[in-house]
Amino acid sequence: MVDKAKVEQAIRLLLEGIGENPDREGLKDTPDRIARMCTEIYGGLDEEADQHLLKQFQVENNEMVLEKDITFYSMCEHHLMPFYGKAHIAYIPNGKVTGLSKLARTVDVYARRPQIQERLTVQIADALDRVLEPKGVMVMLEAEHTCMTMRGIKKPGSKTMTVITRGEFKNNIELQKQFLAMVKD
Ligand SMILES: Nc1nc2c(ncn2[C@@H]2O[C@H](COP(=O)(O)OP(=O)(O)OP(=O)(O)O)[C@@H](O)[C@H]2O)c(=O)[nH]1
Ligand SMILES: [Zn+2]
Repeated sequence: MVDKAKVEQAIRLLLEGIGENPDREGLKDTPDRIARMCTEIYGGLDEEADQHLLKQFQVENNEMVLEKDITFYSMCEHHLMPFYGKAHIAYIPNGKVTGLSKLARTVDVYARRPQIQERLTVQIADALDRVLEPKGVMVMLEAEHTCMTMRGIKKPGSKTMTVITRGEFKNNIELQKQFLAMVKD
């Protein structure tokens, strides 16, 4: 649960710290705005994806399901700057599938936390594995980290790719190729 009073206090101090006047017209509501924003962008801290993924349907056809180009925004935990991009999620069902929107909800739950991209990728794969008990899972994230593009090393256009494979995807190169071909199309 975000402690709004604490966040407001912190932002006031931050503004003072950078030599600004937190009481000037343009900044006087900023601590409140940021506190409200924090409940949105860090709202995933109070949630797990399980509740969403439990919306399930029985199936007889256990062919791969792929949801691609799921846009996400997260905050890098080292600099508290945004990283954002696309998530691609595939799984091979084992008698049950979840609602399609629930895959995107899963991404949001774990993206709306202070994160590193590697952990975000693992948490998405873990949630699918845990709740759907599928035959296999593959998750790929591609993102731009603003801590690498607008500050520091400043490499605009650079992208970070992370991949996790579980179950049948783990050692099956053909399945992995199929995933990559479908993501590329
Ligand atoms: N592995 C990983 N590293 C990340 C992620 N987001 C940011 N980083 C890196 O975290 C590192 C933090 O490095 P530090 O040396 O502690 O911080 P810094 O002095 O601000 O480093 P620079 O970014 O190189 O200026 C940097 O190399 C970032 O690029 C992420 O999602 N995964
Ligand atoms: Zn960063």
